[in-house]
Amino acid sequence: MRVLFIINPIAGDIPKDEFIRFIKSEMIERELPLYTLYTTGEDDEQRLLRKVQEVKPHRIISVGGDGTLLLVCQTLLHKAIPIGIVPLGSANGMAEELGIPKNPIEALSVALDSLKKVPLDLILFNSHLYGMHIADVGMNAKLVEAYDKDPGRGLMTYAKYLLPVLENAPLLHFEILADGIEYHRQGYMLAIANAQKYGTGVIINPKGKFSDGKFELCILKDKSINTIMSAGLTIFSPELFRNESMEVISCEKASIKLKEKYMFQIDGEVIGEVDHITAEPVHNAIEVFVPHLRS
Ligand SMILES: Nc1ncnc2c1ncn2[C@@H]1O[C@H](COP(=O)(O)OP(=O)(O)OP(=O)(O)O)[C@@H](O)[C@H]1O
Repeated sequence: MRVLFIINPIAGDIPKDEFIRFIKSEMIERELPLYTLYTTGEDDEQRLLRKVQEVKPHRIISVGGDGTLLLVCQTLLHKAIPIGIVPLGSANGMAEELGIPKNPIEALSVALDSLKKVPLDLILFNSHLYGMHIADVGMNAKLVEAYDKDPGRGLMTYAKYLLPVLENAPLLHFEILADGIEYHRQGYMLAIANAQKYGTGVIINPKGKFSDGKFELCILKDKSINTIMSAGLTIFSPELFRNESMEVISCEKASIKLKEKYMFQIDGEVIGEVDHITAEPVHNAIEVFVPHLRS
């Protein structure tokens, strides 16, 4: 079996040398050749495509956060190469969603040895951008942008921006066309969710399933601190979804127009300001390995 590891050396601000030595020893133990590609943040999709053509792997293992996994997923779209996940980023929402162990050694064992695969939809935004987990326009995207620009990482950096972003968040007007039905809504944020939880484990969207050919529009209608916490805008909240201020619309296709441009993020990557978003699922786009015992 040929296994290609895609390793993001900076993900999560976590030193990876020791873990890479562990990967090498596991591959030697299994008498398998080791193929690796380290991401650089530049031209990674093309580099990955070339590496896949060269190695022709039977499985690919993403070692990093949601951004690294999304890079792997969109590059492998319809290529029938299943993906394993070692969650070593600062946000690991999809791994959390799929029940992948948080411990990287246990996750590696699932990625290398599991035979159980599940299909995963991706979402195509504005006809050219892929997402796999949760994208949003509004407050959370603004928070992601502020966090992204800060050289600091982790909880304190995140917390630094929470209250200012909250205070200044404008009420946005959304004109939504979802499966042919029009909705006019106002809110502080609109999330487009292929799944239930943010990487924090906080449930934003209890209806979410990641391979049903559908996605959910989740409109946050107030910005009190309780609501924000249960919406997942803080990584220190253990709160679960119990939120009357969130409207959820499940659909297969959507177009969202905003009166003014506002910040948009997909799976933790800042896209920039937009005033129009279209979204459609790419059904069963890829397959990922999950633990055997997962129901
Ligand atoms: N060698 C590298 N140097 C700098 N940036 C990189 C490198 N490799 C990948 N990247 C960037 O890392 C990001 C993806 O990181 P990922 O989401 O996997 O981990 P993360 O710890 O959750 O990231 P972040 O904390 O920045 O959101 C992408 O923006 C990508 O361009």
